[in-house]
Amino acid sequence: MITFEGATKRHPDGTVAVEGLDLDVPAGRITVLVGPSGCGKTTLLRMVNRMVEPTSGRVLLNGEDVASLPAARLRRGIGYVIQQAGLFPHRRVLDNIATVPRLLGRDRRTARARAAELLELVGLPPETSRRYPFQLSGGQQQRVGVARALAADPPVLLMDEPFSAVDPVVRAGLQEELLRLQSELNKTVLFVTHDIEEAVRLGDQVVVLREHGRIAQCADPHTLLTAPADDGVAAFLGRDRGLRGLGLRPATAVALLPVGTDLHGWRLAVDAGGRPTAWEGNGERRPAPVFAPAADSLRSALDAAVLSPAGAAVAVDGYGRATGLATRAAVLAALGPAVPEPAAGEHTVDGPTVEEPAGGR
Ligand SMILES: Nc1ncnc2c1ncn2[C@@H]1O[C@H](COP(=O)(O)OP(=O)(O)OP(=O)(O)O)[C@@H](O)[C@H]1O
Repeated sequence: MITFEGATKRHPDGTVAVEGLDLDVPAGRITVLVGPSGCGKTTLLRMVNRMVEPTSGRVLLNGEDVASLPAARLRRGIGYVIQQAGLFPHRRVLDNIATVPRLLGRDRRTARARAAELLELVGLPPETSRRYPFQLSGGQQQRVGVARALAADPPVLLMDEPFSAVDPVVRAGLQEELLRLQSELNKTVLFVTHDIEEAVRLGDQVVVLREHGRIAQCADPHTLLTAPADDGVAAFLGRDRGLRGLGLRPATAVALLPVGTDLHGWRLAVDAGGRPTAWEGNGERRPAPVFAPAADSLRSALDAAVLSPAGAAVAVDGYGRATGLATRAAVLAALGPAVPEPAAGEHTVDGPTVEEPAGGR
């Protein structure tokens, strides 16, 4: 666990980068710092590994003030990933990753063997190990950067806009990879981004910052999207908050109809293995959009139901076999109790109701 207690950084020129920040970063989870340029995100991150020393306040790592720990020892327990990966240009990929284990005193063979394992862990083919960084794509370089940060098996990982220099498709892949790695490794991750989409995708806890490192809101992504603290946070979150929030909710609770159900003249055709092939009916054959209740979100289920000619998404298991049909109504029902419709006669057509002043007449 990392704790910021009244952390403040004033630069000699009088600039206040961060003022009096109190924050708990829970162990084994991903905490994302997000906010506009210059709000103090990088400063906060670097306070943890003492690349920046607070002018007042302190940062605790598992209850110990980081200022009391020798910087070199502290940094051995903290992986650090930055934008553009920050690899050594003149060293091959494998040696880039093996650098820290070598510094920790491992012999060359052990360090390289560990580096090869890490290369595989971050999803890079073995042949990349002998290349130099300039021979890799931006996304591959970022993967090497993550592998290098993991090389000493540090309990804490600091990530400063690690994926911002790559295109959106590669970026989505890297985000996916980080979530997969985290589900295996359970590191304490402090991740900086200025991209709110990335923040809600990756964070267990999202900290929205304003200038001088002031916290506008600290919450889990679902709470952030559905209950922003104020208009400023809502504006920062942008449009379609409700729909994006559905992307964070699992589709496990959607009630399913049997696969053979006839829906407005449409029936699902499946192959010999039980996998859906098409919707058939009304003299037509149309694609059958699917979702996996165990892995996908309510947003994916709703999307598949909206695209289906039968008005229902096909639920599939891990082998792609159809397990049931989710109508649009069933997906909406899984959102929870609806706000009651106004009863007949309660509709107002000429503007909002004006309440009687209290205590009047
Ligand atoms: N050495 C320095 N001297 C004076 N001011 C500094 C120094 N380093 C950073 N700052 C200022 O401190 C503030 C916070 O900087 P920081 O890099 O932490 O912001 P950030 O939120 O990470 O920004 P970005 O998203 O643009 O990277 C900024 O106003 C910056 O100009």
